[in-house]
Amino acid sequence: MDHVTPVKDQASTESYSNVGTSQQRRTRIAFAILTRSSKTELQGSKRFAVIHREFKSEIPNGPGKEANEKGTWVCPFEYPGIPKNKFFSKIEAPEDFDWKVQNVFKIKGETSPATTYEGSDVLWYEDDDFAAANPDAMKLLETRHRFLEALQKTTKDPEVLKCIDRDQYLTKELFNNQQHLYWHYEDVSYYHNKIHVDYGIAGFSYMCLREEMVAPPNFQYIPYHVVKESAYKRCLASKGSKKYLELEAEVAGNKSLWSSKRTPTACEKPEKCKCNRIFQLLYKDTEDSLEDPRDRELPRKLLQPNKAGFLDLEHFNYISNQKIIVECSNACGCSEECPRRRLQQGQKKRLVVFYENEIIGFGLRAAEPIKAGEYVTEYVGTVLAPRNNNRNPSYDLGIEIVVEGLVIDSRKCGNLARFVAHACEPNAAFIETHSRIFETDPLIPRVSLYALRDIAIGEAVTICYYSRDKLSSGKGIKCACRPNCPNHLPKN
Ligand SMILES: C[S@@+](CC[C@H](N)C(=O)[O-])C[C@H]1O[C@@H](n2cnc3c(N)ncnc32)[C@H](O)[C@@H]1O
Repeated sequence: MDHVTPVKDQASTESYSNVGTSQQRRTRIAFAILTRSSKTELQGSKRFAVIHREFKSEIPNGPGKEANEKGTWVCPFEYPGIPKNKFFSKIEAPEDFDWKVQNVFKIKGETSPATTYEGSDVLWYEDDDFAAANPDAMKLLETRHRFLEALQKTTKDPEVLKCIDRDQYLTKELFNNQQHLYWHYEDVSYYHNKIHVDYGIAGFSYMCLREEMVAPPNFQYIPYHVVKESAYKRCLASKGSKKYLELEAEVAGNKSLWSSKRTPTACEKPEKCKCNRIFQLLYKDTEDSLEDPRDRELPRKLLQPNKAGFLDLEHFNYISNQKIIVECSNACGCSEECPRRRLQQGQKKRLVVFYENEIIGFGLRAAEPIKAGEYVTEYVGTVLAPRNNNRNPSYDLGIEIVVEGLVIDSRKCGNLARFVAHACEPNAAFIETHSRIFETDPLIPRVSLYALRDIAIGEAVTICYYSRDKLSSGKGIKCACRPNCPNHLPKN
């Protein structure tokens, strides 16, 4: 690293707590449709994009993109959406370069931090004024340190304990070795986090506390679903995509039925809220559906948040998938801050994609305390209608209620929820969510991750992948959720 102190413009970094405004939520892309045809009739809109043939991560506009085009320092790693080139030292960067803080580090024995800047290979020692001028960057640094301190108190793994120090204080070894995987983690963390920040949701980073670091995961990061055209057509044709009044007229055939049967709701406008009725019209079991030969264990259940947007999940049965959340749309007349729109509001707690061990690989951990019943994040990927069963389902999440038979696949494109590890006694669960901001949007299946109990800083967020009988069959990968776990994850 080149140690210089350049004159720079006011450095800036986005705050992890700077989650989107309601205006941002209304205008951001809700999903993208992937079409194979170049002569498609599909037209993009303000609410969704149309992608031809293949989704490709792009380097976000900004100094990193500029550096990728003009810089001569070549990174030893190549990942989608991450600049391959940087500006080599201050000298190479253009005079009007837009210096943006990438990350901040503590240095042993120093009171002021050191920083890296987007699009540049330079590491700067900062002066005492930096902290006051960059409160968001300092907040992020403190969050990382709180996470590492929590790990220090809870982990028994001697190697992790040894490496915590490396992540708390920048060492000379790292300082002088630009080829170290540590800097690759920094880049992948920064650019993936930036996607969250630009989308108006809380951020995250990747961390590997191993002496011999493994490469960070290589996949295309997306903050919203990419829906294959065939799946999109199924969504469009589904009853769920109808506007509320059409649905009421078609399914119930009698609009007045509902007025006498309202149940309490935490919606800001309970007298207008349509969510419980939508559940009745679309998803509630009827006697017919329970006699259906599909081997459903329990009747479907509607999960409703309280006024703070929390679900009561104390007695949650995480074995059965037959639960659904129905979120408000413009049909309910509430604002975007309504507690029944928790998924729409997006991730608010910072998370860490953490390398657990060579069996589990990467998992997800809390960087801030999460409360029981609290929304954590969304499972995002490619929404598809599988044609056969010859799929490797490791990153598949099957949709059973909203548009039955669709799958969300996060293998090639996905978000941080693809890393949630399995635990036989999990502390979180995926829940299908009927959610769209506007009734004019087609209804695309979405899946929320909620905490089943309080999750402390540093703790792994886990879900149960399979039913008890499958886990105890004795076949498949040995489960590593805890020492001596007797269960196995069925082999795909
Ligand atoms: C959806 S992926 C999770 C992300 C994955 N760990 C990674 O690094 O990309 C599911 C895979 O994670 C691993 N895994 C997750 N939880 C596990 C557990 N409790 N025991 C063993 N392997 C686990 C298994 O290889 C499983 O097929």
